[in-house]
Amino acid sequence: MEYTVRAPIANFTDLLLDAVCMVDAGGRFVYVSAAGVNIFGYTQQEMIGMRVIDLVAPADRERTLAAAQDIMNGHIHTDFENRYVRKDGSIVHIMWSARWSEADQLRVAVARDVTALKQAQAMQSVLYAISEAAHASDDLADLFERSHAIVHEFLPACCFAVALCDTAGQDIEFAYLVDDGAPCDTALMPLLCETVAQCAAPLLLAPDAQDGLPAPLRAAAATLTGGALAVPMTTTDGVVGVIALRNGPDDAPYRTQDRDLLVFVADQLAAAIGRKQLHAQLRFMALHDELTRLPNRRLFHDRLDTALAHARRQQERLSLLFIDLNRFKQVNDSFGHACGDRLLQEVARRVSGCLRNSDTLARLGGDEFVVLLEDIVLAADAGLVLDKIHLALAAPVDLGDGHRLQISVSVGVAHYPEHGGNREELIAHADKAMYAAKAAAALAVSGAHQPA
Ligand SMILES: Nc1nc2c(ncn2[C@@H]2O[C@H](COP(=O)(O)OP(=O)(O)OP(=O)(O)O)[C@@H](O)[C@H]2O)c(=O)[nH]1
Repeated sequence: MEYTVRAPIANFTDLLLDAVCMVDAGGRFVYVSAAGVNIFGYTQQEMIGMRVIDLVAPADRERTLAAAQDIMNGHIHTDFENRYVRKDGSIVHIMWSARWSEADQLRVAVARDVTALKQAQAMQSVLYAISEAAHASDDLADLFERSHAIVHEFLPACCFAVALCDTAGQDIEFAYLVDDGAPCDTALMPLLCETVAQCAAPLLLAPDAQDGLPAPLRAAAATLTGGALAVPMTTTDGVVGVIALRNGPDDAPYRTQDRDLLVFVADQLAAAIGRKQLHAQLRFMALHDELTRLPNRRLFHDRLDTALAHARRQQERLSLLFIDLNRFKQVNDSFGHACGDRLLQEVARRVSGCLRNSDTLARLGGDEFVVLLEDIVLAADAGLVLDKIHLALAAPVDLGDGHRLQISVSVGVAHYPEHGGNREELIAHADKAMYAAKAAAALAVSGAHQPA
């Protein structure tokens, strides 16, 4: 059977932005209006006689054949969607409105290109999924992994990396890195992230667009077979990290929309990192002394309870050293509060230097410090630590403003299990011993002032 379309109708249909298609009972195009050239990428002449199904994306073929049959059975479809492979290999999303013309023995259909709409919807769902993940995830490692999976749906990447900057914003370290791509210079991703962290702006690299890059990055980027895209993660404290992607030579090049998407992802991750840092900061402040940054009374009690439980289970020993500065009030009164603060910081620094990592030095308040010694074999071992502390504090302290001061401390010692089986008993014993030592020291000083 021969079909002819009269010129006035063709003129009219060629003005439509949607493509009008006519397909015979055997599934071959017999007519395609001018818009079909843009939509399918073939000329009108090329399409005539082609089997429609051959242009349909393989994954959509089965349901397309079923829909075609349904139309030929007399049902009208007005919102059927499927994907076609254009002549250049790209995918086009099409929404169809179609019916069967019994008189003409033709499927008459109008094809609308909804690719841009589909991409916008996909982008929207990526944005939604990322913001949901950023708010739901408690753990940054988990958030980075989920972000990778979400972004991967939309942006092809053989390499996905999240680098975090140190607090000074100088060094970067990869907190998440998955690289399944073709080998390239191993320095590329670190250099890319460093550059983006320093300039605090997104960077899009393509094999033929590397002008203006710093020389080391340009050299590393010369090994790039596809594209690379990196954007900074910024909080109110500045750049806290960088997200970087790299794709292969067969992937579509990264576009500005891809960069905008990654900027949104980076903002969400930066907010999550900021929240995490604030949480860690608040937790640190709740458990540490602001002046010396040592554990405070609350954290000390917690550590002592844990250490006692362990010592009881393992039948081990532990010791407490209560340290109180002598006549500290006079330092404040004579040299000012700022000098007093510096003295407390210096005492904290010197005593810390006498201890092992497993020991705890805490500031209980004012001029009172306490040392918790774990892994003590003999009570005499605590005496050795105490000697080191006395020695460390014996050198005069430079308080600035030309003030140098010789200080002394009074120390009370309590051993587990001899002096108590629980926290309260041990603290009470060490406290009492410290006051006894202070009283003895005061007596010695006043004795020294007695005439011989
Ligand atoms: N500079 C400074 N002073 C503090 C701080 N906290 C407490 N103080 C002061 O530390 C002093 C402690 O006074 P006391 O408990 O009488 O101690 P002391 O003068 O060493 O007396 P003795 O222990 O009997 O020798 C008080 O003057 C407090 O105001 C602080 O964070 N910085």
